Amino acid sequence: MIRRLYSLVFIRDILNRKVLLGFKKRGFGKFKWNGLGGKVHSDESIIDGARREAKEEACVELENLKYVGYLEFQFEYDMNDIMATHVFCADEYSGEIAETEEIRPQWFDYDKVPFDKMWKDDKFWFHYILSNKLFKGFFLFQSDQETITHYELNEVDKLE
Ligand SMILES: Nc1ncnc2c1[nH]c(=O)n2[C@H]1C[C@H](O)[C@@H](COP(=O)(O)OP(=O)(O)OP(=O)(O)O)O1
Repeated sequence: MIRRLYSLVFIRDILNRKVLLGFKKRGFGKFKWNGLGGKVHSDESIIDGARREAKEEACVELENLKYVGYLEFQFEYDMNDIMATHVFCADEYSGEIAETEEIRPQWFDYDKVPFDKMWKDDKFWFHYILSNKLFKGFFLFQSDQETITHYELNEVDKLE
């Protein structure tokens, strides 16, 4: 089994109850809203990969990233491959959020998150992002990348 490392970052505006999502303009997950993030490079830590992706995709610098979740995604077209995705939140940033070639960023009210235009698993665990709880999950998708065949999801006390 190959576990490929990914980061996924949600920037929150706690005061105004908004979360930053990015509309993916190309590549895997094209035309979906998601957090910022992507593949962790072999020469960087997971948290450094998360910071790099946030800068590349939305031009923001993140300092205090909180590790909040661990998600595994598997697709029936390749059962030997697992996307091991480390989920972070950030409540402060510097720089000016800007659209890039890959991502169009936009703030969403906590109660207007566009789940119908996101990965199908997101609606299961997104409440943890908004409530400061830690979570772990596994989602098996059919080859269409839209249908969830099986999932496991738990709130946890700590993440290793
Ligand atoms: N099912 C699901 N729910 C929520 N988030 C995700 C998924 N599947 C996913 O892949 N993701 C997340 C995990 C990552 O943050 C991205 C995918 O990363 P990707 O765009 O492939 O990686 P990059 O390194 O940015 O890609 P390129 O620059 O090489 O195109 O989505």
